[in-house]
Amino acid sequence: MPTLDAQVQELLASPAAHSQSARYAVLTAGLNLEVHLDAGDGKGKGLFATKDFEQGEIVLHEAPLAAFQHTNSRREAIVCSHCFRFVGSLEKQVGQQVSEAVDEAGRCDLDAAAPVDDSSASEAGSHQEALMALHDDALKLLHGRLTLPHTDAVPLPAAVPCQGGCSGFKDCLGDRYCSPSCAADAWQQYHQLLCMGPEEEQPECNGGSGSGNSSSDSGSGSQGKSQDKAKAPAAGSPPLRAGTLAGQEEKEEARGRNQHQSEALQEFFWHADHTNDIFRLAAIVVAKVLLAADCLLAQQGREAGASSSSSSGEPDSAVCWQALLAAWQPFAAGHKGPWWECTAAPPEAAADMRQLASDSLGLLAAALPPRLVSRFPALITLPVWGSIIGMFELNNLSLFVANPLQRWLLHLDSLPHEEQAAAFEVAGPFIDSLPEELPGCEGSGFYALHSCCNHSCSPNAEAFKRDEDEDGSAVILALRAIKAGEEITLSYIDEEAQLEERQQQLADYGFRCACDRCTAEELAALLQLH
Ligand SMILES: C[S@@+](CC[C@H](N)C(=O)[O-])C[C@H]1O[C@@H](n2cnc3c(N)ncnc32)[C@H](O)[C@@H]1O
Repeated sequence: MPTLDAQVQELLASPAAHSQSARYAVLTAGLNLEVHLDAGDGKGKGLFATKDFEQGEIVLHEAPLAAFQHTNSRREAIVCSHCFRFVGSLEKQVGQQVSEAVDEAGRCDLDAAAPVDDSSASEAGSHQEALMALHDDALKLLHGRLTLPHTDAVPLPAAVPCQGGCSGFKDCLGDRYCSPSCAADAWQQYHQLLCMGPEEEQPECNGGSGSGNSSSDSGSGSQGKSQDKAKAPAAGSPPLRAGTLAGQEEKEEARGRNQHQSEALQEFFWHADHTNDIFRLAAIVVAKVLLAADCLLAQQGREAGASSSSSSGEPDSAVCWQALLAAWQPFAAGHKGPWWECTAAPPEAAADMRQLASDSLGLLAAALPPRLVSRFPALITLPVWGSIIGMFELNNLSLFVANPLQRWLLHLDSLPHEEQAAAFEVAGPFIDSLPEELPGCEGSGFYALHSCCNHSCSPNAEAFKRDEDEDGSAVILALRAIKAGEEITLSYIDEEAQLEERQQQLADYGFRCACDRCTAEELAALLQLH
């Protein structure tokens, strides 16, 4: 049985070539793609076409291994917390947008100390008044007591509540789903360890107020980067009310948690939302691996009777370790180094990042069931936690799902004049108060095959969402004809940028690009010098 250190080293080691090949063969089966473990030029592995693709053809359509919606986006886009499809009704989505705008107008009202000229002051004042007048109707929309015309043109699945009850937590900050199967999958795979439960059971907390940053990925629709690499830990911690509400302990116990763990979970989320919400995604990975390992143990226990258990009835630690190794496999090939080492961060920032990660892990560890922590201790260590976050830094894709209100507005525009006028009579004030750019669901995800795509400054493919792509899956389209045997490449950065700027941006991914375009431009620059 390896020591804890040896276990950590094994989790962080690159999986053996034969096991990687076997795993990628399963993942690419039937896809006209294959993963080469050595794509050449020191790039590591890469994704290759096994058939000719035409320009505009879909090369890959892939669901995430782990993904999340940024905290700020949760206030603006009500989506399934598992597959990120918009849920509820268009009325709910409008109600959410309008009530956010009303809240914002209220905040501006309070802040209105800055002197402004008379005309802009009165214009802003009348806009605010118009918004305030919609306050009650926005609530009616949110609670299904008011309908809008032609919303049946864009039907949305009804929201299925979280079985742990967190759908009622801080309004839009709890989780809800588009179907019973998404709700059940999320619960079984990770959410049972991360569920906050109903709001009324929670100790009071100023966390989750939405004021936290979202470490959004690059909006390029390609490789994403956490923007908040090393924000200082937020001053103080969330104020917690010590009081225990009637029946709370029993309910927490049903979720396998005590009051202390519940508070720790709350603090973990608060810390993530005020520093770098990518920690939320890392927690999903940890929860997934813990639950998968535990499930394997249970299965083995059933098959082997009690023979692999110690006298306490606990499974043998060697058996637990093997289960952890197996459960870690989906993520084993994705990570390349700890977060604070795998980017081009200067040493002081790297030290801050390490401390931030350590604080975050401490809070998460206190929130997890001790039974799981003691069965699988190697997973709950700083090197592994740092590697999971580093994996996102280098591999993640920005997750985006367009707001369905856009389709409703297009539908209204397409109506015959009289019908349109009648619709605007009712819906006009709401439509006028919608933001010019309707916010989609924004998040970040780790995708097993997409994360094998290497960068090129003149890529042959791009991550792109079509109108019909209504969930958080990654979609990769051919930018030009791609021949069988060619590597699928994406641009991780703005490829319009000049050579030096491109290279600077790519330094964050830990490499200097030597694609044909960079090589040609470097040569041209050299020739100009001489
Ligand atoms: C999303 S991963 C791509 C898959 C990666 N090759 C692997 O083995 O997992 C991004 C990493 O691949 C490597 N990479 C991607 N494009 C590259 C390029 N054009 N030149 C050198 N290395 C590259 C870098 O190490 C980068 O951090």
